[in-house]
Amino acid sequence: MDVFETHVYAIGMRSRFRSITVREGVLLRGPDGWGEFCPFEGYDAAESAPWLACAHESATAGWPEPVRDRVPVNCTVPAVSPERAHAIAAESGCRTAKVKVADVGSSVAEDRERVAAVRDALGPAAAIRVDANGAWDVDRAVVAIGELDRAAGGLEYVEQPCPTAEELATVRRGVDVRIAADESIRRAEDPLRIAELGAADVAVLKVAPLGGVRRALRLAEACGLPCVVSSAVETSVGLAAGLALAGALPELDFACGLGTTALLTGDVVTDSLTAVDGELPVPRRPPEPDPALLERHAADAATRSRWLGRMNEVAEHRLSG
Ligand SMILES: O=C(O)CCC(=O)c1ccccc1C(=O)O
Ligand SMILES: [Mg+2]
Repeated sequence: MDVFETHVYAIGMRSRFRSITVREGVLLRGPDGWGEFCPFEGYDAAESAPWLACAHESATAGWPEPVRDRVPVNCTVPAVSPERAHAIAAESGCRTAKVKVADVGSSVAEDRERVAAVRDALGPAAAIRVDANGAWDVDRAVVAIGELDRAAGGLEYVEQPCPTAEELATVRRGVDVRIAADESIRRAEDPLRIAELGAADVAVLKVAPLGGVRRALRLAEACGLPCVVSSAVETSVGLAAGLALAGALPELDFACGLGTTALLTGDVVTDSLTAVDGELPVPRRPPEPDPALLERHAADAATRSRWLGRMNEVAEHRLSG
């Protein structure tokens, strides 16, 4: 395996996002630029292998030609109070918001207040989508989606209301709101099943768990659904790969979930890929980290060795697999 220069980072989140308060990962420098390896906690070597393939594509092969040079993005609203949600949406400059709902220990009533606050912040013309990260069963999903759709004054779509593709298909037949699949693509043995089952109206594509820009483009074509590219809350290095995918998709009907540097307290590049007026540029190459920022966000020795161990395990898994 190629030996790359590696930097392990640890960057705080502005609000707890799902269970995460600090985002960590590895930045690696290859002959063609930089890549980022940052599989979520709990992803084993097999599930992390596509993340490394994505980082390698970025660092050694570059990306296909884009068909657009800007991408509209949503602001991402974590499971925060209505006041915080209002401020995040109002300050984002975005015309689409994605609101996290069904968080552990929170009620549908709190979710209703959060989406209503976001509607108030963005006005009637904005698009509001919610993401339940598979937290509901079918019956609770049908009820919650109806309530949130009313509280929001109309939802653009609901992302992953239930865990399985079969449940998504059932919910989809029982509600008037579009269903988007995220975990059912990102963590599935067969990501095309959602299309075969009629389980979703929209496919959410995260470039790292799908193994890079080229593989994600092939999946988009095979599944035949409208796609939304969303981030894994990477630094601007990893985010650039998501933007390359969004830039290369033949069609892009919805805003993408790539406005996530706003969730982090820092970045490793000086010209951070942070949305302006709800849009991000499509970079031709991964951006170069700034040495002083790499230093500022460098993880401690224990975190560094844990991540390099994780990356080696994936590399060995790929060689033996
Ligand atoms: O789509 C977005 O707006 C941001 C990305 C996002 O929500 C996300 C980020 C990290 C892990 C999971 C998810 C998710 O979509 O569930
Ligand atoms: Mg999601």
